[in-house]
Amino acid sequence: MFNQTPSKVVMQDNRNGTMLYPPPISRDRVICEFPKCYTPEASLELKKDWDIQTKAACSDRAARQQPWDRQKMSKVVIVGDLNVGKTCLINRFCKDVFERDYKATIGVDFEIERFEISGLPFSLQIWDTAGQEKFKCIASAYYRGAQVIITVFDMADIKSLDHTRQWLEEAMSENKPDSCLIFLVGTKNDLLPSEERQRTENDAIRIATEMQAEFWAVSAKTGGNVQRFFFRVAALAFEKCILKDSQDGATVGIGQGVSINSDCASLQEAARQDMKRSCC
Ligand SMILES: Nc1nc2c(ncn2[C@@H]2O[C@H](COP(=O)(O)OP(=O)(O)OP(=O)(O)O)[C@@H](O)[C@H]2O)c(=O)[nH]1
Repeated sequence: MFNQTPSKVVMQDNRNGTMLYPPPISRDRVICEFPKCYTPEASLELKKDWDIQTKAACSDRAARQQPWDRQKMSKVVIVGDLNVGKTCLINRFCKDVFERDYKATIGVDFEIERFEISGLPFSLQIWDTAGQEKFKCIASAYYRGAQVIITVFDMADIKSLDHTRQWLEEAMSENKPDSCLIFLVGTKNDLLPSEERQRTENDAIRIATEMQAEFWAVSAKTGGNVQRFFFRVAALAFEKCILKDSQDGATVGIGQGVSINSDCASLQEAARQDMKRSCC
């Protein structure tokens, strides 16, 4: 249930309570150009470059030198039916592995992925929730405070696409309207012949438009579109943080500590406390 790779996150030294610094951000997590959408027919952003405010924040020297515990982080919650491939999607991106055998997620789990976006550090705290009905009440306790909601369906199981509306409704019931970026992701696209894939994508695009979500089709098995998808999530979440800071009246750098619920230290602490409570 509590499955973190220690090298990826900032750790606390238990002996004297001092904070240790995380290792440098890996080269394959550096995002320079604004990532493109999967299809303009169901996209949250059609623009091809960063906002002016983002560019200004990225060139701010002070923001680049923020201590790690004031760096920005967004909470991402992944929901969807059991067996659609949520865990595999996360594992393909975070660990570059693919597990053929199904192991149900019990409750929740999370990973932290660190990025460098146009010179600034930024992290995603990615929550994997259980699709099984019997674990739903545990998982739903973690929907609150999400900046991104990813609703996942299996491209080879059309019923799971129908259920995404319900999943989104439940996740949004714990969050303020319009507070989250929403993505609709079809997994296992390796399983479909191209004609059928196109039909399913058209259905998904229709539903994504209703949900005001951005649509992506991916395969955790082949890795197809997985990195591109998470880069897009990171870029849009990052821009949202920057815009929020400037709307809240902060100076144009990020990491001024105004968005308390999305800075690195407080999110990690909240996650640790939540996990502790659910284990007791
Ligand atoms: N062919 C193919 N199989 C996949 C893909 N992604 C996941 N699977 C398979 O689908 C099954 C379920 O994957 P999981 O990631 O465990 O599903 P989940 O949505 O996390 O399930 P819960 O934890 O019960 O909510 C596993 O047997 C995976 O091997 C994919 O992209 N292609």
